Amino acid sequence: MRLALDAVDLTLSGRPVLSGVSFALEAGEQAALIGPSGAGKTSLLMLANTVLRPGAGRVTLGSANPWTLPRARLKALRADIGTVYQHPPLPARQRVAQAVAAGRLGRASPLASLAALFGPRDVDGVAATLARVQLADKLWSPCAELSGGQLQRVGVARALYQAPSLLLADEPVSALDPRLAEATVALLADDARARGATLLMSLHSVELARAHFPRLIGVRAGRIAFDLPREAVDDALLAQLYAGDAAPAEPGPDPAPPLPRDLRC
Ligand SMILES: Nc1ncnc2c1ncn2[C@@H]1O[C@H](COP(=O)(O)OP(=O)(O)OP(=O)(O)O)[C@@H](O)[C@H]1O
Repeated sequence: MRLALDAVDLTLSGRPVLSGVSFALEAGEQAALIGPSGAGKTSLLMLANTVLRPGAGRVTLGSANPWTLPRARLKALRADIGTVYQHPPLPARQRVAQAVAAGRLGRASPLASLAALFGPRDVDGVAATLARVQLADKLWSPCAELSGGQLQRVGVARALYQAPSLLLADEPVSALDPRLAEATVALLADDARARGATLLMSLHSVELARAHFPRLIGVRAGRIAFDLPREAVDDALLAQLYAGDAAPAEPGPDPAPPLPRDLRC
């Protein structure tokens, strides 16, 4: 799915968060978003998945402006967009199998959604997806019994199981050790490539971004600082991007507030 932002502004709680943001990813393209903490990366991803609506400018998904679509078409569009959240909004008592199976609920009929409350029908498919993130043994565990890194991988498995045409990932490996972080970013990039899906991922690790993405989009203070092939992103550009901030951190545990209730599964 093509994703384009044209001259997008976003204001939250009366505060300008993004200004004049423009870029496009063609269907099947992959790019990493990098930039200092608070630059606007999460906000930009939430515009792309239609959780947030721009104050000015236009977001285009495929060939549609999501905000002018009738409700049924907007629902179908959203079902084809996957988001991996930094802190997956998973109810503590929900079992991992259900959390992963919920990735496809957006496409399910109301009856099938209701039936899913009693457990996933496609247990084999869910188990196979969990094996891809090395969590096969957690199939029936309640989410409350998982570590932060394991929860992050459940969020990844859910997006893999959904198999969307546009995959957005917001620091999806921030709680993983370096070996798992590397493997998980590679898994998401390989999966998207194999399916011809578009992938936009925010990362604090410039090293991971450079290793896995052909294109890097730098965000600073709510604006696009650069949008370049990885070979063109040199140390001087990175120093400017992160100037005045701590050096870009490598993945590590990072507790943060949960998402609003209406984003929970
Ligand atoms: N609901 C909100 N109301 C007001 N300001 C907000 C709100 N949500 C985010 N912001 C502000 O918007 C700016 C961008 O936040 P955002 O989470 O998009 O940044 P980020 O680049 O993803 O940061 P990080 O790397 O730390 O996750 C920050 O200054 C933040 O304080």
